Amino acid sequence: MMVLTYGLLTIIVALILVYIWNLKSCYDYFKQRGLPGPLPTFFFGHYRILWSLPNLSEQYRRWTQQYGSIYGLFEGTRPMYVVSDVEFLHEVYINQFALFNERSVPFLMKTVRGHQVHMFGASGSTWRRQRHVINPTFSAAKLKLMSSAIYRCIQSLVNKLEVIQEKREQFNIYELYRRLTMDVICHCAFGMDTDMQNDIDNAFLQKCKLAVHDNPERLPLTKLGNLMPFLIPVLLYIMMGQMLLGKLFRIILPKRFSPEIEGVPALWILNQVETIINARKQASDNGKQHQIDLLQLMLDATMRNKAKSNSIEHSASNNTLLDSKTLYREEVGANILLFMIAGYDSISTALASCTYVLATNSNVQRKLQAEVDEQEWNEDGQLSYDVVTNMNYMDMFIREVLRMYPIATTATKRECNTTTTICGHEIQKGALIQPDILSIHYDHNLWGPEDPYEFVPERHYAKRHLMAYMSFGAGPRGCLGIRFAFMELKMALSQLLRRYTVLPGEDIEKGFQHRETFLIQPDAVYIRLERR
Ligand code: HEM
Repeated sequence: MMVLTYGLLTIIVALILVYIWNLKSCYDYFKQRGLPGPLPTFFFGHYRILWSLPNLSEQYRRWTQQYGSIYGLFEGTRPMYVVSDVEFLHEVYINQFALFNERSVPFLMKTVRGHQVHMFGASGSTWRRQRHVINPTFSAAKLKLMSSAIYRCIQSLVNKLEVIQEKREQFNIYELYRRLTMDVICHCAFGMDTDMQNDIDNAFLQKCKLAVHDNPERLPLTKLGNLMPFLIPVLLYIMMGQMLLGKLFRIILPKRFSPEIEGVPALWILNQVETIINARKQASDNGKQHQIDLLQLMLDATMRNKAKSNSIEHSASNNTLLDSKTLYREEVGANILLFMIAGYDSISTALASCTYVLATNSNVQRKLQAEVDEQEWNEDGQLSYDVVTNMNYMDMFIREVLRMYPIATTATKRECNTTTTICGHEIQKGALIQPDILSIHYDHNLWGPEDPYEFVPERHYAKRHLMAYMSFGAGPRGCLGIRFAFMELKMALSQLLRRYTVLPGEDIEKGFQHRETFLIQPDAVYIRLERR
């Protein structure tokens, strides 16, 4: 018995020693390559500091000032290159895209996402197929068809502003922008006739607000899975157990006792989308045509290509289907959820930053108003899609706002799928590349001769390095919604500037403090409006 106990103890101690030795040797990765970086702590690497920061991107920028344009961090044991060298990034995002075509998602998510994957999280042939099928959904012709729905939503914002402006007090316009962008995405994604400006308790708005704050990277189970990948099978069971328990409680407890067990907001949205898809299918079986929206365009792609099964499992096990131009039912739902979150949070944040700049930069505002005034407005007070897309100064204005206040910097992280060499650096399979976008966007060599800390839209006239501007990512995996975003931003800003001059509120600087969860967002944008 004693022998057995000692034997067991020896094995456990040996395993722990191997684990510790393995951890220590992981941390030599950058040292062996002669790359600098802050010292990692045992077990956590740099996770502890990365998790505790209110604004991660700002810290990357500070470290770049200290360690240079390529330095190393560890996400747990995974090496991560933080890079502001644009030649290096050009190799990663363009020349060697095939080796870096995956976005980095946490280990745990990689294991559980199988059934309902959207384009943002998809990898390999699944991503290629989805991107190929969904790309035409965002073509100029399709966006043109959606522009009148967007205009209706903006009109509702304008009506609200009319009332607020009368009070002549400062107000936080960011909150109204959130309602606008939710209205727009509900109209454009699945033709819902919402009015979020007046229906502020709308369930979609509330759930989306919660969903965007659920950063999966910050979930305790994800963190543990990242730190100890060998625990993932166990963590997976725990996660499934949690979800089952949640479901059980929702069934057995009356709603008033269990409002907080409503479930994960993203799952709630997915269920709603599923109901809408079923209704659409029924309508189309009965020969009814539906209006053009993102959901219908994706469903059409699904139908057109005759998906052979309702299940994604089927596609995963059937390689011949993976190459076809098909979207599967679960993928349609997952992508609609993605568009809702992307369309809601990123565009409202961009509008908020634009408005901050308008309020604090009267020269730029005057130039924009002049451009807005000289356009050909139709008698309904609308600008056509073509007119909107050709507003050059507005275009440069938005680009400059997003250069100075980029929103989704960590979304651009890439994972290396095959060991390779970039600009003389050997990058091992599994290593991560995180561009330091703030350092790039404020680099005098890339953005001069004007001071990059000054707001100068005209600097976008000049041709810059392809990697100098990364607000929408770069390369074949860059943002799919960029045209949609520009259309909505320009339509909303022209309506605002046609009627009003934006003035700063007393608390404008206090409110414009940035925090980063998944996106970098200000707390508030306090302004006043003066009728023109
Ligand atoms: C101002 C608004 C927006 C900003 C700043 C923004 C920014 C970004 C960024 C930085 C990425 C990562 C790109 C990369 O890794 O290279 C991304 C990806 C993506 N965005 Fe956007 N986005 C915006 C609006 C939208 C909208 C409105 C939609 C759709 C309705 C959208 C859909 C997507 C999708 C589907 C991807 C993943 C593309 C892929 O993996 O192939 N985005 N976005």
